[in-house]
Order: sequence, then C-alpha cells, then structure tokens
Amino acid sequence: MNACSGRTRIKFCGLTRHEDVALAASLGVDALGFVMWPKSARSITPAVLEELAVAVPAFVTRVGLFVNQPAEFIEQCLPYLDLIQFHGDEPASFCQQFGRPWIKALRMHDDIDLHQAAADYSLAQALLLDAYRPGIPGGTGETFDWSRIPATLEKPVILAGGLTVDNVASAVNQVIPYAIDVSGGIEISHGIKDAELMASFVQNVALASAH
Ligand SMILES: O=C(O)c1ccccc1N[C@@H]1O[C@H](COP(=O)(O)O)[C@@H](O)[C@H]1O
Repeated sequence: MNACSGRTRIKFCGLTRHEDVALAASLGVDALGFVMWPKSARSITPAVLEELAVAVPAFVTRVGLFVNQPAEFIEQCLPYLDLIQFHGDEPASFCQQFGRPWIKALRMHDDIDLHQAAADYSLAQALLLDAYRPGIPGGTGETFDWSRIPATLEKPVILAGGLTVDNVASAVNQVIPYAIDVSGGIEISHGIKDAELMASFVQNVALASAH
C-alpha cells in the first residue's frame, strides 16, 4: 500500500514564517508542518501556530508535530490543526484519543519491523519513515537506506529524512511513496525556508512522480 497511484503528495515541515507558509501554499504543497515540540530549533508556540494556521488556505492540511508531549498541550493546539504527527514513542492508544486524523513517525533503527508497526498503528492515516539517530527524535537532515522499505506495506508511506532537491527524484522513483516530507532540505537555517529550494523541490517531485 505504500505505492501511490497518483502524484506524490508533499509536506513541508518546520514552518515558522508567514511568507514561507504563503509560498508553500502557492506552490501547491499539500501539507504544512508546524513543530510544537519546544526542544526543536524549529518550534513555534501555540500563539504563533494560531497566527500561521489561520493564514493557510482551505484544502491545505495543517499538521502539528509533537514528541511525547502531554495530551493537554496537544488539545490546546487542536483548533488550528487538521492532522497530528506523532514523532515520539507514543502508543496507538494515545494517538487515537484526540478524534483527529494522525500519522505516526517511525525512526528506522536497525531492528525495526515495519509490518509489525503497520499493525500496531493500523488506525494511523500513514506511517512517516525517518532516519534514526540515537537521542534525536527527528529533523536530523540524514537519509536512511530506502531499500529497507518493503515494496508492499499495509499503510501508506510518507518518506522523510534528509531529502533535498538533489535526491528527492531518486527517492520518489525508488520508494514510490504516498508522500514526501522535507524540512532541512529546503532551509537557509532552522525554521527559515529558502524560496528557490522550495520551488525546485516541488518541481523535482512533480517531474519524478509524472514518470
Ligand atoms: O524538525 C524538527 O526539528 C523535528 C524535531 C523533532 C522531531 C521531528 C522533527 N522534524 C521532522 O523530521 C523529519 C525529517 O526532517 P529533515 O528533512 O531530515 O530535516 C521530518 O518529518 C520533519 O518533519
């Protein structure tokens, strides 16, 4: 199920500025990610989330990224979110309690069993696969060996981890994911996106998924 019959969807993550939100939406990016984990250099407060989220056009998905955070904090952010990205060790029962569509990020450590994870997180909308670096939950800018992703998985795959304008076409061709997620690969510095990289990234995904 990881293969997508239509175009490859795109999520830009770690947005912190109005101008980046506006450009991403105008480029046709499907989902915009807001890092609500305060230890990230890309994190924003709930107040900034509110400001940015109300400027997101209809039919563009607003995604809140959380890492092992209290349910009360997630609830506080929910009015401004369409979908929740759980990027920590949250069990499915925790993810399911908010009555909101959610995706589960999995870090590709050596002994991960993706079929088991798909069963464990069967109620997730998709599984987001990210590189594993001990002690860092995500946003490392590192890739992993994409051949480790089974050709058929029981949930749609969102491919993340170290994607850039230079490698994203290969990633799309090799993995044929449902969607691509990028943060560092389109940045000038943490949370500050680069307009040219954003545009090139979208173009390269579109070209690759047309083939
Ligand atoms: O971006 C962060 O700071 C972050 C912090 C904690 C967990 C996840 C985080 N980002 C997510 O990591 C992946 C890969 O990012 P990158 O493209 O390698 O920079 C992506 O899903 C981000 O949303």
